Amino acid sequence: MTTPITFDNVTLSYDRRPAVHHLSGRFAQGSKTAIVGPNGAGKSTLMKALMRQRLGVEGRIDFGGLSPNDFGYLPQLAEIERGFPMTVSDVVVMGAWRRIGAFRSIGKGFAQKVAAALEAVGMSGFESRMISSLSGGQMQRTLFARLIVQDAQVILLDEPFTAIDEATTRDLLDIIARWHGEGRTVIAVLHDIQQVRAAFPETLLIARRMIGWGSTPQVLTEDNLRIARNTTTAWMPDAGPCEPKDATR
Ligand SMILES: Nc1ncnc2c1ncn2[C@@H]1O[C@H](COP(=O)(O)OP(=O)(O)OP(=O)(O)O)[C@@H](O)[C@H]1O
Repeated sequence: MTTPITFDNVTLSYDRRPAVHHLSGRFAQGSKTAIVGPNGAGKSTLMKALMRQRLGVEGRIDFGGLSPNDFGYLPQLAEIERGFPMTVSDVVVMGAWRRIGAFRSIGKGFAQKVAAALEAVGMSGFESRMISSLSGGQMQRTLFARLIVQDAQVILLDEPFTAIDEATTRDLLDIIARWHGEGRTVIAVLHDIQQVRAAFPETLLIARRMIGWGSTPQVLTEDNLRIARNTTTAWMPDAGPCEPKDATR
């Protein structure tokens, strides 16, 4: 069974001010898509829509029968509160709370799963470390371990490699490749165009509206990238609500 996530003329707004206009297209099941665009293009907003967070949504998003529990989400590192008194293990275990329930005990099999996830991201031995003492790269590895434990069908990554060094990026790209190989759908907001060309077969290029969505070589052309740059810089941040007559590209 294939269950794409389909956008049909979707406009996403904050307080009726559109951040993404009239988006139509689909994420095929098992696809590996980069979302690319300049600052303020609407990339994180799109991730929030996929996470069904509170936003104005016009048009239709068809999740193809997937429930919110089928989605795993890695927010931008800067958005994560690191001051909580939590250990690396606590963070990884949280990946499964939806399935095990908040107060049920954690069995031996699950403890093995956590250990295996930490090993996969190179964080064995860090189980008892407080997250406040981790480097940015170690924190990101820990959050990837949480996603491994979460075992979601769709994995959303918002700028997973910002402020992450090359070696860690390589390791985490390997984990993303593994998820893709397992048939999961991976959607990642990325800024490094070379990295997208090397590792992501599909790209959605947005600049408040869709500039291109499809195979990466066809979408990431110099022309499209120039259009994307010019579109967002020309955008009026205090523009009013979007009218239906604007409903084409
Ligand atoms: N909570 C919010 N309330 C109001 N406007 C918002 C909110 N979050 C984002 N916006 C606006 O929506 C637009 C798109 O923002 P978004 O964060 O989706 O862009 P982005 O492509 O992820 O940018 P960046 O690359 O800088 O992270 C911007 O104009 C931003 O100011």
